Amino acid sequence: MFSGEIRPLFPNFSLKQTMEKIEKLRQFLRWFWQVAKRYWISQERFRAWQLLAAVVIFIILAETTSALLNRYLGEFTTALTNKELDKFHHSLVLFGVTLLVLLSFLIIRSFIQNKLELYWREWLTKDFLNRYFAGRAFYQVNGNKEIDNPDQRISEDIESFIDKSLFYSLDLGETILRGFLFFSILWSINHKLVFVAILTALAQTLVSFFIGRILTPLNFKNLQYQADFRYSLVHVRNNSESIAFYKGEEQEQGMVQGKFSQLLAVLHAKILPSSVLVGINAGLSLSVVILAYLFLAPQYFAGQITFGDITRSIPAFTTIVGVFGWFATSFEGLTLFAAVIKRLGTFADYLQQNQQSPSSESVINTLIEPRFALSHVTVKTPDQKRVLVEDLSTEIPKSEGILLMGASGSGKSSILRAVAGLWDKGAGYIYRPNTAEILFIPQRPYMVLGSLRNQILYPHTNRQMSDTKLQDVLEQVNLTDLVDRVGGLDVELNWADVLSLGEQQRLGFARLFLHNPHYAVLDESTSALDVANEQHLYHKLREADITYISVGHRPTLIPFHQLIVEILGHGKWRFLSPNESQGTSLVSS
Ligand SMILES: Nc1ncnc2c1ncn2[C@@H]1O[C@H](COP(=O)(O)OP(=O)(O)OP(=O)(O)O)[C@@H](O)[C@H]1O
Repeated sequence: MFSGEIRPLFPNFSLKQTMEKIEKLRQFLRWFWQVAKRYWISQERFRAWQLLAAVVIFIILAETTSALLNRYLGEFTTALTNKELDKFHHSLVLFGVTLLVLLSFLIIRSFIQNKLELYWREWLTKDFLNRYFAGRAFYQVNGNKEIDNPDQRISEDIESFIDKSLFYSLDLGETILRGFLFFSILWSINHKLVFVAILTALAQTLVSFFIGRILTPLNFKNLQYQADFRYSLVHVRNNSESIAFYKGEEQEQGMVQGKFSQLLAVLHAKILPSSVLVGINAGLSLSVVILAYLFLAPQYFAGQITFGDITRSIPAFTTIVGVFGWFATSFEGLTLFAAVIKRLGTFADYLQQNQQSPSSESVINTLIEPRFALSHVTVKTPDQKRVLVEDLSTEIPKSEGILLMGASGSGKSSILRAVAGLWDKGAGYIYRPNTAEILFIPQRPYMVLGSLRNQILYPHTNRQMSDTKLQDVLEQVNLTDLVDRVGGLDVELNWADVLSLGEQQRLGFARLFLHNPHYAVLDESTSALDVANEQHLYHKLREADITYISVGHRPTLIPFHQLIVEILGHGKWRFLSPNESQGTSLVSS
């Protein structure tokens, strides 16, 4: 069952709490402004403002036309009750023509507004994507518990943010304008009715406010649990084979159902307050019509107003109730909007912090030079709780290799993460070329979505290479028959599932030989291969004149490396001579 905090219906008012609420509101406005302003001051701002101005113009046109329609409505009902046929026909024709004009204004306004929404969404999504991929935020964000499901924030929350921003700002403006137009109509017929409309709307607002206190936190949870549920299903799809091997379906189904139950509990908890809110709003708007008749009837019977005035007053009265009750009727939608603003605002804050240079914390400095060297490097985990390697200094001779060995979990891959710039907590200097000149091959090479050609070309999938060249490089890594087997270079398959890990690792080396970089980082990238294949690939690597860092466990790798460092854990390490299989000279602290 949902165990989230539900606030008391009647809050205790205190200055401190009020200040906190004002601060919270300021924070929401700041988030909203931070996300919204980027498009409206961007290079596309001229088109954006022009379209917005057009929408506003058509709103004004539609609203004034609709007030005119109200006038003709009064006229023809009065003519009807007075049995004035000519007048009736005349005002009916005017009513019909005005209605057509109104409809065309509404269609044009909707068209322009939808276009504006799409342009804004296109721009903002690209903007978030740029910042998500810049500074490797997509990788760093995994360590941040507050930013759950960034994918949902980019794919859905942006759409919702734009839709609601336009809807609520324009809707509020439109409501105020309508209020002005209909206020004078109602005021001219019956003053008291204006006050009744305002009081009714205030009552509606109070009720909605108290129910909204329950709904707001539920709407926040709703968005998060919806995303968690979908992600749990994606996770099963991505790991389907491992789950099938472990016969983990029961466990996985339990996990997915657990996420769904969490979502359902929130949705159930929302039903009662939402229904009460809908009921109260509907009840009020229906009963106020009777109230309006009650107030108008004495004037009508005294002959002070016509029947047409009554017909005109009812929509004017309900409009005024709608105007003053705008917050009440929009309350639930606004709480959802607040949830979306918070999700996007915190995400934008995170992306901004990620782009800014690191603070005064001790970090590993990377200097771009055409060599691989470490100088007094200390590597810590991102949470800075553990020192994995301390004060490591070494330089890899050109066209040679260094091998990092050591027990599992000792910190070998973490040194590579520091070299790649993924981790920077620690101290010292790393000298390396630009990452564009280094090819990193992890233990499980990343298989992109797409054709076999794309797999081989990755990460430079736009490069033009002849089929013969691609086949040639596949032969170099002992994958000669792969193209024939899968049915061609342009076949698209789920490569992570259809190729064995050893084949994927050979494909990783095919990428390396194809792009022939000066530098390579190989993280247990031959661990799934037989010794003969491993030796073959390392021979080719040496022939290719590449300077490389390897991580591996097998002693058979030692002859291919000039330098061997054994990582001992807890910050300790030592150099091993390539002639000895197990260590001698202790060099580190
Ligand atoms: N994001 C992280 N935050 C904190 N600690 C982490 C993180 N990622 C890894 N670690 C820890 O850092 C330590 C070193 O991890 P690393 O991946 O470098 O080990 P390794 O020597 O390459 O192991 P293996 O041979 O098993 O691949 C491990 O104890 C691991 O649990």
